[in-house]
This record gives sequence, structure tokens and C-alpha cells, in this order.
Amino acid sequence: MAGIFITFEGPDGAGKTSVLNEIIEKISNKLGPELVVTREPGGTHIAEAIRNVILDTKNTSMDARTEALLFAAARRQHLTEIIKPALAADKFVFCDRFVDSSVAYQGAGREIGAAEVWEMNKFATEGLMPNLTLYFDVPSEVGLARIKNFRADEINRLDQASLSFHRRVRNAYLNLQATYPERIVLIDATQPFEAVVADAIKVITQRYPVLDL
Ligand SMILES: Nc1ncnc2c1ncn2[C@@H]1O[C@H](COP(=O)(O)OP(=O)(O)OP(=O)(O)O)[C@@H](O)[C@H]1O
Ligand SMILES: Cc1cn([C@H]2C[C@H](O)[C@@H](COP(=O)(O)O)O2)c(=O)[nH]c1=O
Repeated sequence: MAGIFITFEGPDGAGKTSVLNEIIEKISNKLGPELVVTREPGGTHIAEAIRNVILDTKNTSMDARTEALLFAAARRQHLTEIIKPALAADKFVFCDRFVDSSVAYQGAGREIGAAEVWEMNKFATEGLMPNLTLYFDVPSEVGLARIKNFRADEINRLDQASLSFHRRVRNAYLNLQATYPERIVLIDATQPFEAVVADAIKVITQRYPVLDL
């Protein structure tokens, strides 16, 4: 597979979706049809339907392993319908979240364990991993406050988890970054938005000068 797979990761409210949108605006003219922008859970009709079930605030009784399996099922569908074909066609794929989210949220947040979540996801991904991951780091309190203050109308079931859940998620991301420093680059997302965007562009263009944002 010759395309390039770039993922954006981070705790809730880190700002990754806003940064991704800003960057895509800058590169879409340059890349045109060579660019695919997508998200997890979602990106396809079936995976978006699974997303709705997972994130529905009414589904308070969802078991942690059921949740992990649903994320992996959505990922599998997304991978086969969108990501793999795009990479096979030499495209750049920018994806808002991927398997690192499952390791952080279900592995650590829900305390299923990282090893089990990796193992389960290998079935879904067949080992396909991003070429580059931008990890947007913020303390949990900062991310949750942003959601509460600026996005209160869109709070989902995962956003509603406890502060200790969100702290475990952040720590898991920091561990992932320390374990895979070549793939995962940490960006300080507590900075003003423009500075976060500038750092993200720097990381991407250093790795892929062809994008020259
Ligand atoms: N650097 C920043 N400083 C202050 N506010 C920010 C910053 N970046 C993003 N925000 C604001 O924080 C809110 C959450 O941002 P965004 O939705 O992009 O985060 P996210 O990481 O995608 O969160 P989630 O994963 O929960 O969807 C938005 O209202 C956004 O405008
Ligand atoms: C892929 C994935 C996501 N999650 C969580 C992370 C967020 O709380 C939501 C998705 O909402 P967003 O606004 O699109 O970021 O789902 C998860 O727990 N596990 C995963 O694998």
C-alpha cells in the first residue's frame, strides 16, 4: 500500500478536529482528489450507524467490551471501504482518531487493558497502522472545560465519563507516545489555537515536504 496514512489523536476537547479542519482547508487545493479526510468511529454509512449507537447518551448500560467491539467493528468497515482503497490508490488519508483511541479509551479508560485491546483490534486492522500520528496533548480538565464551555450541545456518552476515566485516557496516550516516538509526535494543545495549527503543519511538512502547506 503506497499512500500515506496520517491520524490525529488526543483526549476529548484537545482541539484535534478543529486543527484538522484548518489544515485540510490549506491543503485541499493542493492535493484535490489525492486527499481523503475521514474520522472514527464513522466514515461510512455502516460505521456512522455504529457511531450513533456507541455515543448515544441513552446507552448507559453498554458493557465495556461491547463498546470496544463496536469501535473495532466500525473500524473494520471503515478500513475496508475507505482507508485501504485510498491507500492503494496512493492517496493521503487524514483520519480523526484510529486504533490508538481504542487503546487509550477502552484499554485504559475502561480498564480492559492495552494488550487485549491491541489483540482484538489486530483482527479488525490486520496490522495496518498510520505512517504518522499527531497527538494533541491537554490535561483532562482543560479538554473537558473546552467541551463544557464551547460545545455543550454536542456532549456524547464518552464525554460524560468521570474525570479519573479521562485522566487514564491521557496517561495512556502519553505512554503510547513514549513507546512509539517515531510514529507519534506530541503537540502541546494547551497553546493558542493558531500556535497549535502551526506546530501541526510543521510536523506534517517536515515528514512529507510534498505537502508544503
Ligand atoms: N488551542 C485551543 N484553545 C482554546 N480552545 C480551543 C483550542 N483548540 C480547540 N478549541 C476549542 O475547543 C473545543 C473542542 O475542540 P475540538 O472539537 O476540535 O476538539 P476535539 O479534540 O476534536 O474533541 P473531541 O474528540 O471531543 O471531539 C472547540 O470549541 C474548539 O473551538
Ligand atoms: C475511535 C474511538 C473513539 N473513542 C471515543 C473518543 C471520543 O470520546 C468519541 C468520539 O467522539 P469524537 O468527537 O469524534 O472525538 O469516541 C473511543 O473511545 N474509542 C475509539 O476507538
